[in-house]
Amino acid sequence: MTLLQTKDLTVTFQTADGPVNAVNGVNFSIDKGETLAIVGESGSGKSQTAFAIMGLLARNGQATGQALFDGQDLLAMPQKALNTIRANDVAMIFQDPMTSLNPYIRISDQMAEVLTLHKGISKRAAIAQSVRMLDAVGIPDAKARISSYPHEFSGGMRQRIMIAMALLCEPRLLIADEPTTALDVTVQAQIMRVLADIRRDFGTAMILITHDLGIVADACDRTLVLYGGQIMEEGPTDDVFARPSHPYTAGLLRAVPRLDRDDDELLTIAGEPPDMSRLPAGCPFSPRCAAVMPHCPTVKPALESFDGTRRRACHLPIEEVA
Ligand SMILES: Nc1ncnc2c1ncn2[C@@H]1O[C@H](COP(=O)(O)OP(=O)(O)OP(=O)(O)O)[C@@H](O)[C@H]1O
Repeated sequence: MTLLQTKDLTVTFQTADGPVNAVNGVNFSIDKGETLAIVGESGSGKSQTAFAIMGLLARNGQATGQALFDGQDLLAMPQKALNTIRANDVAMIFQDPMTSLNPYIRISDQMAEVLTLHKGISKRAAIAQSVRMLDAVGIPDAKARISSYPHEFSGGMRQRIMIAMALLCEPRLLIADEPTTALDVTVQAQIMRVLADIRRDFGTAMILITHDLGIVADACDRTLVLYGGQIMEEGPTDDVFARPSHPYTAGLLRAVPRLDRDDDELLTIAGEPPDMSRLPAGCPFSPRCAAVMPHCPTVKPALESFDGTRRRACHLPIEEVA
């Protein structure tokens, strides 16, 4: 059932100030048709984890470890084989649709090219399939509007088009990197609904990368919390949200706005995200942790399994304090 599995995934960037350790030994897996959220503050290594899997790291970046897709290591694959998998099996969408859409080319031509190139079908069939996909993501009057240029659509509509384009070749895994961050709240909810529909209708597995825990609760089966490029906690979303085990997860959850609580109670986590070129030898969260113990900065907590379905890396998990 496992579709993707990372083994000891690390990403290091060489910079003039020395190496930046963006991702540090990350192990996770996602099953066919499953939805996994990767959450954490800005700079925690979420995007670089995805870029490493997709072979999209910047030139000064190097990934080690393994990313097994259907058992094949994407990190060790010749470029041509990786291109084939990226064209057919794994797709990625980004925060800003304009990074994927060419402003000078009509949507019809951009979408059709994906299919004529990768599936070898005629342009007429490719356009018909593209219209169907635009329909599926809720573009009104898709048949007429497919001949428009990207700028003729609103931000939310462009994001829908990008999702449609990513799904054209019916990938088995869709990686969505902050897909709603640039949109207002109502449009965010619409895009999340589109992603849920896609999953229901096509059975696509999904990795949702976000700093916004508010959109994760209903959308994802499991949640993985990253900090300093390391997994702090992972488990079924309902369990992680109802009973966070790691103090960092609890802090992230306290910072999510909720209707049933006073805004005064909205607490951000004190302190700054870590400098990824100077991470402590022990727990990366220890400099900001209210429950820090003397050995936390120097001794790295193991990522332990508990409750059968959960994992966490903490010397003093919340449930052991209570
Ligand atoms: N080309 C690069 N050279 C050096 N450091 C880099 C490079 N690209 C990313 N980084 C660093 O890698 C770390 C992880 O970045 P990443 O983009 O994965 O964070 P993120 O959790 O996705 O945050 P955000 O939500 O802000 O994108 C950051 O400290 C970032 O500065």
